[in-house]
Amino acid sequence: MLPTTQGAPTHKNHILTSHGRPPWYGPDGLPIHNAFVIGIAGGSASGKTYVAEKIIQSLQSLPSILILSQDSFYKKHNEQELALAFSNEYDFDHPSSIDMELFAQCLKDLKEYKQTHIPIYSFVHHQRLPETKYLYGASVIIVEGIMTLLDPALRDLYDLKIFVQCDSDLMLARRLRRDIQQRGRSVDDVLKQYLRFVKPAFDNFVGPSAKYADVIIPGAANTVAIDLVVNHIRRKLAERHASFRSELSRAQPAIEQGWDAEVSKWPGVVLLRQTPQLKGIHTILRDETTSREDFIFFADRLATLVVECGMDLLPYVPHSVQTPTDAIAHGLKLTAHVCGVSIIRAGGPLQAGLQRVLRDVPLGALLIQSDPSTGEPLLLHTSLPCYILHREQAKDTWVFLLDSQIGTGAAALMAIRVLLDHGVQEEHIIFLTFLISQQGGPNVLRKAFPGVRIVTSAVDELLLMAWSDVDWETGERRRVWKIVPGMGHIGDRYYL
Ligand SMILES: Nc1ncnc2c1ncn2[C@@H]1O[C@H](COP(=O)(O)OP(=O)(O)O)[C@@H](O)[C@H]1O
Ligand SMILES: Nc1ccn([C@@H]2O[C@H](COP(=O)(O)O)[C@@H](O)[C@H]2O)c(=O)n1
Repeated sequence: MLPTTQGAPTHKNHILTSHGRPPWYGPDGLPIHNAFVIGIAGGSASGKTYVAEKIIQSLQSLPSILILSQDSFYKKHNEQELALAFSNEYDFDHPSSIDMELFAQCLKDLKEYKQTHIPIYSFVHHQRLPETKYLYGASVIIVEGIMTLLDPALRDLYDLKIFVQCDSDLMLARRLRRDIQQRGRSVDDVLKQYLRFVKPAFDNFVGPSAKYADVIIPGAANTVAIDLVVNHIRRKLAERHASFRSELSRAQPAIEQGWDAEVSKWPGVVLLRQTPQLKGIHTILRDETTSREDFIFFADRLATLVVECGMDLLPYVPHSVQTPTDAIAHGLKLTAHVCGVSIIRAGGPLQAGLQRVLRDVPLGALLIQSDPSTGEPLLLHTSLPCYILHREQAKDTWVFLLDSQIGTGAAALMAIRVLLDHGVQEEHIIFLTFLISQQGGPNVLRKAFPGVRIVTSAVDELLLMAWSDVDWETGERRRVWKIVPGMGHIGDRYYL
């Protein structure tokens, strides 16, 4: 029987705090920087986690931050090693106990803003658990652990290296309390392990790695040192600020590069056939006097038409069936994994349309909203369908990306970047929308991601800048862009 400690956590959490992630790529869709990575080393119970948490608290208003613990990367133990661990004979403080290769690979993925899956380790069971933890999207990553400055591959990934220097008596006292309270150990166990493994490892490996640190922080009374580090991080993050929504709104067709002036004639843009029926629906949706009930009814009809058109872009394979008249009919069958991801809220009407057409389609959502102070998009939440949550499967999956209109293209650019970061192929992304503008967004998207197809029911001529109503919280107005003649704010008209 594996031991348990009532109420005690079996593993450290990978804390992720998020206050919105500003663009990490340029108008061409390519990443402009990597995540900022801070490595924190120091003896066991020196205060590494404490320092990491204080940094997070001080950066509250800044982008999403993740703490990645070295403990997650303890190797999986066989029966013999487990027996040693439970009799307190296993050396968890030797560098060979950590899967440094996996550690560096996961950190590299996260630094490059790709999705990753990290192991979950249990101190109570001395074992890696069968499940893994999906991580994605941190702009700042704090890596902490006794051996985080030892490995050269890891060191190469840090933008800032910190060593927490703490008095050895204080470390032992803290460790005794923690291991008894949280890790299910006895006093004798802790002292035996400390004298046999922890102390020698500190003297031989951990302590000497301080020479790689950019900053040494004391293990107690360290508020001033932490403040200095936080100011440095703030400065570095401020240098990365990207601001280009206005630039996106001005994008015109690259006629000199052979692009037709009319967006609907570009390869990759599929405009629904402008039948009288479709024009009738558009007229009702464009009419400001249309009641909410009618708006919902006709938006739902339009969503079905757009989705049906997008379905033609999926791959089908020949498939023969026997008919009730005993004949063979040669037809087609959809074999691809298909899922839908809506940009909320305005992608909602199209999501309902997708569900009507493809029963049981896995769905996800991206919450992208404008930063009230800068007008730039912020990624506030990602919840992606299971097909995309593993790179191997993501590359074979087709994604319908859903939003009711593409204006500047800022939200669309961010959403596509998220899908690519997860390993979805550009050619497998089909953007379904009611309305695009001739200027702005579609030009940006075609240039940045020529493989992405856009299916739209209408193309309007203008994209105009306007000022929003006064924000009741900040008392300020912000710049907004409107497609003209357009249909107004489709999300508001559908949901409010
Ligand atoms: N500067 C500090 N002031 C007060 N308590 C601290 C300080 N640093 C660490 N501690 C306490 O010491 C214990 C061990 O710290 P922790 O950060 O978990 O160590 P580590 O992550 O290095 O193993 C915790 O209970 C923590 O609250
Ligand atoms: N099954 C395990 C694995 C590791 N340890 C000890 O944890 C220490 C590192 O964690 P800190 O939070 O203190 O940095 C390390 O010194 C190992 O001895 C363990 O006791 N059991």
